[in-house]
This record gives sequence, structure tokens and C-alpha cells, in this order.
Amino acid sequence: MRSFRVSVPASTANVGPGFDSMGLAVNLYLTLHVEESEHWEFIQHSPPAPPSDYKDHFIYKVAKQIADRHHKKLPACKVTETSEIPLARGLGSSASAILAGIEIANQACDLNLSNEEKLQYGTEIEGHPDNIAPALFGGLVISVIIEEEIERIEFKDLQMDIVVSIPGVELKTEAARKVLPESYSKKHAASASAVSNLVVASLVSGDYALAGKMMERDLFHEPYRAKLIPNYDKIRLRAKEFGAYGSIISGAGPTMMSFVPSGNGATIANKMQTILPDYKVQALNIDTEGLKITYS
Ligand SMILES: Nc1ncnc2c1ncn2[C@@H]1O[C@H](COP(=O)(O)OP(=O)(O)OP(=O)(O)O)[C@@H](O)[C@H]1O
Ligand SMILES: N[C@@H](CCO)C(=O)O
Repeated sequence: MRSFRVSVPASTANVGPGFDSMGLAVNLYLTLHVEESEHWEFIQHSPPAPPSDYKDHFIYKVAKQIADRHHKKLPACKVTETSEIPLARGLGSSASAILAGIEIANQACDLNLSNEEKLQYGTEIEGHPDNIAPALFGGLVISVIIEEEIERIEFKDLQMDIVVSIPGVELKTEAARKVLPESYSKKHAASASAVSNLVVASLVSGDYALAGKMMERDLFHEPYRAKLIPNYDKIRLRAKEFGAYGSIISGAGPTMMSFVPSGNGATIANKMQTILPDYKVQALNIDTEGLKITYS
């Protein structure tokens, strides 16, 4: 096996009303250096701390599952991991880790997986494609899984900067999904998908002011999750005052993501940091490349 480095970007899911179907890759990365070894070893330069038994490592479990699926033996690897993606904050850390695990199996077992297969496997493990697809392909990806078949479309030329306001607390996706209703009335669903259609159309036609306005009108998840998100109303209000197009819950939260005019990210991030002193506020850009592999 050739040693390799895999980097996978963070991603934000939903982008307002694109619940479980729309996601955007951003320039924070999970990076793994992988080399063949006598025994399995995970060297972690960022959280989470590795479990005492490598067999319990989330990334190992994914790699093993994929190797088993192809009836291959997974050779032992030394994996050195560094991540800029905060855990359980709504920035797709689990999707990035899943794709990294798939890529270890792909390289170590010579599976020659296509991107479509990686998307399929990742989606099956994560449960929905909205983080996996942009983390794999980069950019804004809109996708759907129907009877195990995934359809998607990618957009790579959005001209916006991003400001993330990351609180010090975690919110597990599982907990944030529990507060959502089981069903919506016909009237509610029609309005919610109308809002979603407008977000997509305005984003791809470059009407970012309308996109920001409609993102804040989500009816699928934000109204139910708002109570779980610290400073939800304050962040939406103040980001707008500072010049943002709009702010959304990133993925399942608790991070809030503001979309801002191109070139204004750093200025608006500085202003947000002053009103959120306990947060990590960062100006980010859209990643357009997705998962990358380099050989050493
Ligand atoms: N690099 C990693 N190594 C091992 N486990 C990881 C890694 N990244 C994420 N995980 C696992 O995924 C969990 C977080 O997944 P969760 O779906 O709750 O949040 P998220 O993916 O960060 O956010 P969201 O899905 O809302 O974007 C972590 O608590 C950890 O168990
Ligand atoms: N679409 C998912 C993203 C988090 O995995 C949710 O909002 O629950």
C-alpha cells in the first residue's frame, strides 16, 4: 500500500430549508496521514481522544465495514489525524470522518471505488447525503436519496463569504432531530418547500440578498430547533445589522452560519466576535474541491 494523505472539508447541512438535502463545503479540514504498519495505531493531534482499543475508533469501524463489504482484509495502518473541524457543532465532523474511513478502505484494500460508490456508502452510514455530498465533491450540493438511488447537482461558483459563530457547547445531531415533528400538514409542507425552492433559485442566480432572506424563513427545522441554539435570535439580528445576507443553524447546530457579501467575511467576523466573546467566530470560504488524496 502506498502511504497517502486524505483531506476532507467540513460542511454545513440544510442551508436553511434544504433539510437533509442541501449542503455546502467550507474550508476547515480533517486531514489523515495513512501508512501501512505492523499493527493499527491512531495518533490524534486533535479531539476526539482515541479509544484504548483501535477497534472502537469511529474511522476504523467505517473502514472495516467497507472492507468487509468487499470481502477484503483491511491491512494494519498507522493513522495520524489532525482536524480543524469542531465535533458535534453542526459542521459535518461525522461526515468527514466517515469519508476518511471509506478512503482508508479504498486505498488499503485497492477497491478502486468511484465517487458515486463513496457517496452511496457514506450516505448509508450517515443516513442522509447533505453533508457527505459536499464534503466529497466540494461546493454547494443538492441531493436526494430515493429507494437507495442518489441524485445530485453541484454548484461551485457562489460568490459569498461565510462567518461561523461556534459556541463552546456540543449538540449531538441525534438530540437535535428528536425535537422535530414527525409530520407536517399539506399547507405547512407546501410553504416550506416553496421557501426552499426560492433559496435554491436565488443562490444559483446570484440573488444573495433574497437567498439570505428566504434562508431565515425555513419552516422545516429551524423553528423547532431555535430553542436549543444559544443566542439564536441575537445572532440573526446582529449579523444582519453588520451586513450579512442572512444566518442559519449550521447542520443540526449549535453553530450559526452567516452568509455575507464577498470580501466582508473578516470584518463581519470581527464584529460578531465582539458581541459573542465566549464563541469562536471565524471567517470561512466555500471549499470547491471536496475530498483530496495525495500520495507520499
Ligand atoms: N475525526 C473523528 N474521529 C472520530 N470520531 C469522530 C470524528 N469526527 C466526528 N466523530 C464522531 O461524530 C460525532 C459528531 O457527530 P454529529 O453528527 O453529532 O455532529 P457533526 O457531524 O459534527 O454535526 P452535523 O452532523 O450537525 O453537521 C462525534 O461526537 C464523534 O463521535
Ligand atoms: N440534515 C441533518 C444534518 C445533521 O446531520 C439535520 O439537520 O439533522
